[in-house]
Amino acid sequence: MPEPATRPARIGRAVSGRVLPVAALAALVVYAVAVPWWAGPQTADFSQALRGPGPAHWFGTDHSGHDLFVRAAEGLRVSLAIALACAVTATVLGVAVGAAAASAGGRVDMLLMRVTDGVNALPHLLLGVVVVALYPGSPWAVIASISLTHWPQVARIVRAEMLSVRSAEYVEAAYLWGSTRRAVLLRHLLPAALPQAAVGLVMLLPHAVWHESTLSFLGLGLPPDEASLGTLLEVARGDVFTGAWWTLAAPAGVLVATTLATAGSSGVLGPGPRRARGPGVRRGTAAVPGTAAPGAIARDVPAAESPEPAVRVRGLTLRLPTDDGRLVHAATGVDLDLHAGRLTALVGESGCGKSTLASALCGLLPQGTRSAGSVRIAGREVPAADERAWRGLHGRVVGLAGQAGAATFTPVRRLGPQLAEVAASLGAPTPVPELLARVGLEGSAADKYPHELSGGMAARAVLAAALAGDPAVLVADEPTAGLDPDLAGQVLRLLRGAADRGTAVLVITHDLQALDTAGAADAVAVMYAGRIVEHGPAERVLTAPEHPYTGALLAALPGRGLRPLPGLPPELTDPPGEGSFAERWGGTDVAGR
Ligand SMILES: Nc1ncnc2c1ncn2[C@@H]1O[C@H](COP(=O)(O)OP(=O)(O)OP(=O)(O)O)[C@@H](O)[C@H]1O
Repeated sequence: MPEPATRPARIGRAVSGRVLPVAALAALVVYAVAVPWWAGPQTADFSQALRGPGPAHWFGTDHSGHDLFVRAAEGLRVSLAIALACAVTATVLGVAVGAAAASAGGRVDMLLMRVTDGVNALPHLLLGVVVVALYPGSPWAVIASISLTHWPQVARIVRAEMLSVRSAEYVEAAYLWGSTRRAVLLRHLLPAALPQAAVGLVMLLPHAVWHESTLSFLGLGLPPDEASLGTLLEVARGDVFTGAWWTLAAPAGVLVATTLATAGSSGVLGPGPRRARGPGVRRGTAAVPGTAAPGAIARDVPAAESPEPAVRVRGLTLRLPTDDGRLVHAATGVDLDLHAGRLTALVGESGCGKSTLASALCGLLPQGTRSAGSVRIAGREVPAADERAWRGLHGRVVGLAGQAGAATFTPVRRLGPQLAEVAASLGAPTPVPELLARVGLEGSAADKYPHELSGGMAARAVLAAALAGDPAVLVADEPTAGLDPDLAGQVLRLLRGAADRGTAVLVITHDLQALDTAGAADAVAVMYAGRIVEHGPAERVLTAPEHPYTGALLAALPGRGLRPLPGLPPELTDPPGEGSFAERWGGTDVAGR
């Protein structure tokens, strides 16, 4: 095993790897700015022409007797100024095109990316030569010729970063909790892409220095009186054959040193740690709709005793297409009612379709999902796969507390401001301390970053955000996942509290033990292979199950015999028919054994 590096060795590596390029770049900038200012205007002195490097002239002199230490500094100043202007212009253009493509998507994205590819495919130098030849000696033509051919790299970087962040949990959650597209763009997507764009800018700098130098070297760039490094190289190229190598070496050395220093510095200004990402709230590539004005559907959800439940699902059938052309039968003929003031638990083995059903109740089905049946929310039909129908409902009528925990929040900002934003997006007046208190969190939690939250705190923070808009319906997907029994019980009691305050709560879980212990549920629905096989009052379902599958689930609990379920859950691409659990357990009455 390699020996761990000693402290001085580590410091040495850090200095050479990080500090050195930045220090070298800073020294070059100081050289370019301070030396011409200190030396003042240069006058020709032919008695000093073509003197070699020495104590009087460190870099030697040129044909006119100018000191090359000063001339190279002047050239570097011009080259850096032009390169900076090019890099900034190209970066601004690239960010604009990349951000427009990523946020618009679809045809606009395709069109912008084809244009980007087209510009990228053009021979840059040739195009630069054409533009500069039209306006000889103009620094603006040099800047335009370089900027207009170098933005595609930045556009690609920005687009790729924004597309990847767009599917992060905290961005999904921002949409769910009421943020508009514009707010998501400004608060999440652009801040995530800008560090990458900054790296692109720094990487462009040496490239632009070389481009400008090449144009000037070809005699197409700046006039000799506005010497850039390229101009100096062009003037000096004949001197090599007369033995005056220093007229070429001075600007070439400065050019190479600048390139190395800027390229090294771009590594230091790298993108930094990537944002935490985990499994998505929403799978697939379905575009989450932006949200319309509050109140698109009135909050007149009937009370518990009302005949119209807060959510009424009838005959819901969901088929998810797979990459190999098959269909996953995630839900088949599902009937489910959620009433205000009641907590319903949806239980079943992993992969039986619980989360897909929850997605349907939140308008988050993956793109391409085929759906049939009816979903009524607050008395209004909301087609499960119709994005438009869901606008204005997210966070205000239906709140989702997903399974991602701390990853639901932007990792680089504290919890308090994020909760305040959620409340503001939803038009909710509740202050952050009250949102935290509702879920049993101290006010000090507002000052924590998401990674500083424990699992239990993160689960509560997600609930605080999901409840910020005071939704009529709350869907909590595996809210107790990864929590110890005490914490799981606390979270379930919080959900019970939300139901007691009038919310219709659906808890999706396979933690029957926690559900049983907490006694939080009013009703339990049991799902097997995409079908609800049993649904009834919690007390009855948990003590006297009617369906053998429910019995098998309960018999597998530690306090009820710890008997493993027979066989394996069925593949939903080839699901069994109704009541086919019998095939799996071989006809024995598991509930009674
Ligand atoms: N986007 C998708 N495209 C295709 N199939 C999917 C997609 N999402 C889920 N599935 C499949 O749908 C079925 C149901 O998955 P779902 O996540 O709803 O189950 P679950 O009961 O919630 O499981 P878990 O408890 O593990 O979350 C699984 O077979 C799964 O592989």
